[in-house]
Amino acid sequence: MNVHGLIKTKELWALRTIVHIPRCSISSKMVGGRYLRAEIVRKKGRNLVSDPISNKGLAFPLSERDRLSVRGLVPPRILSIQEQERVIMDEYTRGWAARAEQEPEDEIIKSGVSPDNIRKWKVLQSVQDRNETLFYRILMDNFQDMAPIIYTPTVGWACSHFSQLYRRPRGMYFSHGDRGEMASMVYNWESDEVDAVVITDGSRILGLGDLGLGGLGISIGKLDLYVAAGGFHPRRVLPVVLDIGTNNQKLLNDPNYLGTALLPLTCFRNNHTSKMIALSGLGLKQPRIDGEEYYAIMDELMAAIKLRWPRALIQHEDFQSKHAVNLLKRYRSEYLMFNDDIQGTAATVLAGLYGALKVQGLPPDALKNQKFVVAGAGSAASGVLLTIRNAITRRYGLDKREAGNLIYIVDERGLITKARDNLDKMEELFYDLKTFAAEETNMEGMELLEVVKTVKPNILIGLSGVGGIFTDDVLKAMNKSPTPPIIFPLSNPTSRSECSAEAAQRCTGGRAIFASGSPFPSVTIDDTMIASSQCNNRYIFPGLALGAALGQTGVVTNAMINRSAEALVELISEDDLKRRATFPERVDIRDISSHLAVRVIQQAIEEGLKIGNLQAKEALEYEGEEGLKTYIESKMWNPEYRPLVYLPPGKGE
Ligand SMILES: NC(=O)C1=CN([C@@H]2O[C@H](COP(=O)(O)OP(=O)(O)OC[C@H]3O[C@@H](n4cnc5c(N)ncnc54)[C@H](O)[C@@H]3O)[C@@H](O)[C@H]2O)C=CC1
Ligand SMILES: CC(=O)C(=O)O
Ligand SMILES: [Mg+2]
Repeated sequence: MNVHGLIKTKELWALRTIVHIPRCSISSKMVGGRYLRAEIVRKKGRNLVSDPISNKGLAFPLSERDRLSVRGLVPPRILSIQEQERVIMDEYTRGWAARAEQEPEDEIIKSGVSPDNIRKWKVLQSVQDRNETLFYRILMDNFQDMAPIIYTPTVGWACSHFSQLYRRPRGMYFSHGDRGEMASMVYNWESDEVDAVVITDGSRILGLGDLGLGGLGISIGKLDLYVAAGGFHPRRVLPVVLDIGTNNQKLLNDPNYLGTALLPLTCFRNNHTSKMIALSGLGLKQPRIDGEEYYAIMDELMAAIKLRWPRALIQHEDFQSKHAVNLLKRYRSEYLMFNDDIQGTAATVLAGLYGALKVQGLPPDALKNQKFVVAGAGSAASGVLLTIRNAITRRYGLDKREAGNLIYIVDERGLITKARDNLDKMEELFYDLKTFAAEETNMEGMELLEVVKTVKPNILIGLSGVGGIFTDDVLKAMNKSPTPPIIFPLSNPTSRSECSAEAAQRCTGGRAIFASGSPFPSVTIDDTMIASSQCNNRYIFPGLALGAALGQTGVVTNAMINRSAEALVELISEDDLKRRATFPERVDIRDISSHLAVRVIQQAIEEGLKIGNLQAKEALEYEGEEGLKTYIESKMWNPEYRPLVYLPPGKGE
């Protein structure tokens, strides 16, 4: 050692001799005034982060994240070991993570997620981390019981507490600081075959708003259903979050929040090498990136995914409306993609409405005789209302204006009429809103209760993200409908539901045909049990995605989405109708998906789309619907243990 405590070159050579380290692998790093000898690792990527001896968690510097193929596999924030120690000691001494998960308990209960749900979520999470086959076996065998745990409402809680709950890597993280690197980062994901990717930017998670990086939880939850219900292989699905900052002040203030968008490269572009230095240590919690820069980042991410996995279907999930609508327009004709909140929800609601008509013994064309009041004018409502209007105009003979006149939309400023002052601006989020705006300009801004009293709708739909706005008074006003009132509070999670099933039935004397976004128990009135259906896009996206991905339909068209809605209605049984269920509740989730997938592929062929999977096309051509269904089912992954055989790398691949 010299006077500064540095190892001299001669001593390095001596060290190398003693431990027989190959010459090329020696490197050193100065820490606290001395050099550390590098440790040789023979693992990269996921294998490395899963190895407790070599794993550094969030402390991998950017240079190592790149060198060792870890970039994107862990949250982009970079912590020093001192910071990691602080987080753990904080938890050790004061239990911040446990506290944040449990407190305030009344908040948790209010959110519709009980402490017991949280306990169950943790049990399932730990099984999923250890053994995915077992996890999916259990999930499929207990789907009705466990869907509310791995999906809404509990998944909303998991997203809100993502940073506290984070233990092991799952999925991929892309951030602003990754610009220019995404096409290489995707290779850090070990699977060469990916069939489905769910991407969110965390900006509108369920009705909980901006949860930043925690949004990854919703991509994971949706893909759990891709596997359990859609039969996708768990190794061939990829959950993704795009972390480009957050506008959620609580997260920005939280020292333990894992999200970060690394500093913009442009700050460091003064020379080539400074880029790496700057990025390796500087995490920055910052507001969301917006405007053209945002779209450039999304373009890069979408292209990177397609370049590595050209056959993958991409689902956009929980993007705030101002981007959701634009992104769908931007990519829908170039990518095999759809937006679940706009298109998946629209198909689900249309199916639920047909189901509700069926419960009353009415045919589908009775849709044109209904009057609708809808609370919410965001991306979900826009998809739903455009789809309903299309169905009425294209199939049941009304023109656009007549169909539009059946629909009344209320937002936080009240009824939207043609006198609304910012309709142009609102159309950025809600395509063609002007034509939906009510012609009764004297009713502009009228509050929901008055609208229901005045319009006397038979159908009330909530897509507002605001819990409880279908008050008892609103529900009682709905009961004036001569036909059983159709009440669909669709916002998620439970805390954001516009009303509960119990309130809907209590206020309507048990007449309501009810379906909600998050699950509610059935309600018994006068000894009759009335179903509380769940109208959630979970009924559509696994089957729609299965049909599009397996058929390799190139794009996902509106007609394919509408066809999947009709396919869902075909499965409603007499037994469902007797209980006033608007969805096929007793059909196995896999059967729903394979049935929808058949119809989606059929539709794609009828539309003349180029079908990439000729086997699927031939199955339909030569063996009909049943043949296609058998083919689809033969391609679905089943959670069962198979004999495992070891082959060394390079052999038999
Ligand atoms: N059941 C399902 O399958 C689905 C449910 N959703 C739920 O729909 C809700 C909305 O989603 P997005 O449209 O994407 O969100 P968004 O934020 O774009 O839309 C919310 C809309 O509600 C309006 N609003 C706010 N306060 C209101 C009030 N007091 N009364 C009436 N309207 C009010 C807003 O102006 C906005 O137009 C979320 O809670 C989400 O979980 C979304 C997709 C699928
Ligand atoms: C269900 C769903 O996708 C949502 O609430 O956003
Ligand atoms: Mg969603």
